[in-house]
Amino acid sequence: MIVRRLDEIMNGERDVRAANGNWESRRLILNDDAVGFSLHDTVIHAGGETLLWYKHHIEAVYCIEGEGEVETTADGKVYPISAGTVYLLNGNERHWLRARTTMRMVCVFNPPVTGREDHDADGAYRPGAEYRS
Ligand SMILES: CC(=O)NCC[C@H](N)C(=O)O
Repeated sequence: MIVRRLDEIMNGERDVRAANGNWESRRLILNDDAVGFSLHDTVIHAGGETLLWYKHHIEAVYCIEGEGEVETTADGKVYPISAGTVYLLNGNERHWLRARTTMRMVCVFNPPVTGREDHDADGAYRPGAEYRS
């Protein structure tokens, strides 16, 4: 069994701040834990708007604090987000994420993120080298 605490992760290697300043991702479980997913406690800063397109990952995002919206670019649909909302990008949807207030999100990635990934110009993370047992 692995046990970690958020307060041990903060400000260390597993605490990743986006180059654009829009979010901070505290990576609780990563690829090298070899369980097939990664688990992040992510803070999206108020007022931020980010274009994301996880071409190589499925992401589930569960909001536990704050308010904002997600817009899928293919159809322009806008979905409000508040504490208790989960959205699942099960179709690699390109989307805008907007934070009206600071939002705290629990994010799960499959395949797992490997370390300190930040988004590329398209809003994706690189495919990575998933641990295989
Ligand atoms: C919700 C979302 O995708 N935010 C960007 C950061 C990402 N969730 C991460 O934790 O790496």
